[in-house]
Amino acid sequence: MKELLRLWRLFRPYRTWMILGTLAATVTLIANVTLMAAAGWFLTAMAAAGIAGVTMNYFTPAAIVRGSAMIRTAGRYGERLVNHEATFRLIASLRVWFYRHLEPLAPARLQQYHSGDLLSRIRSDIDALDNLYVRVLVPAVVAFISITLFTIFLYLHAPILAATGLVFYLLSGIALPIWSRARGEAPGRRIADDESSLRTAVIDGVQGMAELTVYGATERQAARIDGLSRRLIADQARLASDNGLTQAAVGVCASLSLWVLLWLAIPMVRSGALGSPELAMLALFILASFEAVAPLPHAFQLLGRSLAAARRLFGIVDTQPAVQDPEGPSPQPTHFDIDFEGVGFSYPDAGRPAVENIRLRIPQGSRAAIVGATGSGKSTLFNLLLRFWAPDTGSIRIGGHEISEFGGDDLRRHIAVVSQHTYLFDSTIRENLLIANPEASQGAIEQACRVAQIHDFIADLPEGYDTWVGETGVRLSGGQGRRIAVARALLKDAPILLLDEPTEGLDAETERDLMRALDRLMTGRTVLLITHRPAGLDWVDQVLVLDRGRELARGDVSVVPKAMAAELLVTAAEAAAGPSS
Ligand SMILES: Nc1ncnc2c1ncn2[C@@H]1O[C@H](COP(=O)(O)OP(=O)(O)OP(=O)(O)O)[C@@H](O)[C@H]1O
Repeated sequence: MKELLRLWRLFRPYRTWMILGTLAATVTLIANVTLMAAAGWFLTAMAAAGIAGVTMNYFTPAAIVRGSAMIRTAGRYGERLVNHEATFRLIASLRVWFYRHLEPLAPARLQQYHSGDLLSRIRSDIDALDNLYVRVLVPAVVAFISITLFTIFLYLHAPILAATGLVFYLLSGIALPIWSRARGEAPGRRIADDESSLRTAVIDGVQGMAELTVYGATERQAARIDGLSRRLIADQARLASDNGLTQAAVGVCASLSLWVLLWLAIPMVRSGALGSPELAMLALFILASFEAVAPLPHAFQLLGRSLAAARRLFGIVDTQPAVQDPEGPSPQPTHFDIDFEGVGFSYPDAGRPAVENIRLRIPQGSRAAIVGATGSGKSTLFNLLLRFWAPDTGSIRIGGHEISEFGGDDLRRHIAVVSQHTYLFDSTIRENLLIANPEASQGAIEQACRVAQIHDFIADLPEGYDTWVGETGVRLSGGQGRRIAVARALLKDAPILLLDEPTEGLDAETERDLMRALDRLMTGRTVLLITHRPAGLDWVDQVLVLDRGRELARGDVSVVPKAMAAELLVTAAEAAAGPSS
């Protein structure tokens, strides 16, 4: 219920569209029932007049029949038009709403979700919400309005007929939907979860195909996908079979109501309380009127699924970002030195702090490196500097301003990153470069690529800068991807540069070329490099060596070999002492 109220608030901007759509659906339904009833009355009255040899005014009933047919057709068209418009607007706004809440959660709070799961929420769960409007809310309101009117209409002919209609309407419009909802709740929830797991498993299977093939695990992955999809199909089949059953039951209710109505009304005709044309009219009327309640069992079955989808979406939307933006405007630093002062941080649910009491001052325009073995906390310091997480203790300042005083986007405007994991979007080289600066001219792009030493390669491609790089940049080598990252950083032209093992995994020659490109990029910028390799650090002004999140040594590059050797000795001693240490 709580979810329904929240959803209703989200749907509120589209209220006018929804009211119009519901009105159009109601008018269409009533026109259809009127058409059937009026046609029944008209045919019988004409037949009776023919037998009796009397004349009758057939203009008015013929006009009602024609008018109803026309309203029904126009109403159906209008209803589809308005409800589709409302649905598309609703989906678009729900997707934007969800994305707006998702964005501040990246990357810290989203690490527990698989991209397939998020995709599932953006697609299937939001689609399930649009079902809520068009397949649940509209039919429910239309049924409520029309059943009230139909019951009044029957009452005007005979209260007992109204009572008969009401019993069968309630049976089909309330009892069957409640049964259908109770049966559909668990499979509906499972379908939402399984669709997400299936999507995740398929994405993993496709993206990890090379690993799965090498380790002979494709069969296992296929079996997992098969198992999930069987469960999904079983639940969908159960819902479909329940749906078929309830539709049949609505049909039975409609036929029973007809029989009971005839049983009650024929004596009234005999006694003269009811004319024979009215009998035909009421018989066709009651049959046609069940169109109002027929969609309800399915609607209530979908309700379980829509609410499960809403819960999954609200689960993400209600997550608090790891870092909140401050209320006021961000400071405008005039210089860009970086200060880490006693910085400590633990990831949620982590056993030990990722970093402890880190101190590092990088004057503007100078270059510093943080060196340490894997897991020593280097990337954590980057994450803290980029405000993806907030430190538990100590402070980080840029140009003398606490970074907590900056809005996340404002802070990151001053920082460019080149990392070993450059993400390339499935788009052209040009689009991938423009991400750093959408305003950049072709001349600026080419200039950046020349400095990054990738222009000649791009210019030689048949489609040049319009070459498609493929999903995650599969059509470029690691070194080429890294140079694109350097060109991006040049285009961004930020005063602070973070380098995350930019030459990792490259051969010696490519590494040398890339270092030349990086050297141009670093000139005049405040640079912080993280690396686990002590080699090739001659160009930095200072080094901080980390070990398991703590400072091991600091100074110029000469401290690194000694510190690393000491660390190796400690590790060896720990290993010799056994696992208890
Ligand atoms: N998102 C996270 N959630 C929980 N723990 C994390 C997370 N990221 C890192 N850690 C933990 O924090 C510690 C420091 O990790 P960090 O990634 O900063 O190390 P690193 O020095 O950058 O390692 P590498 O060189 O392998 O990238 C490790 O023990 C790691 O397991």
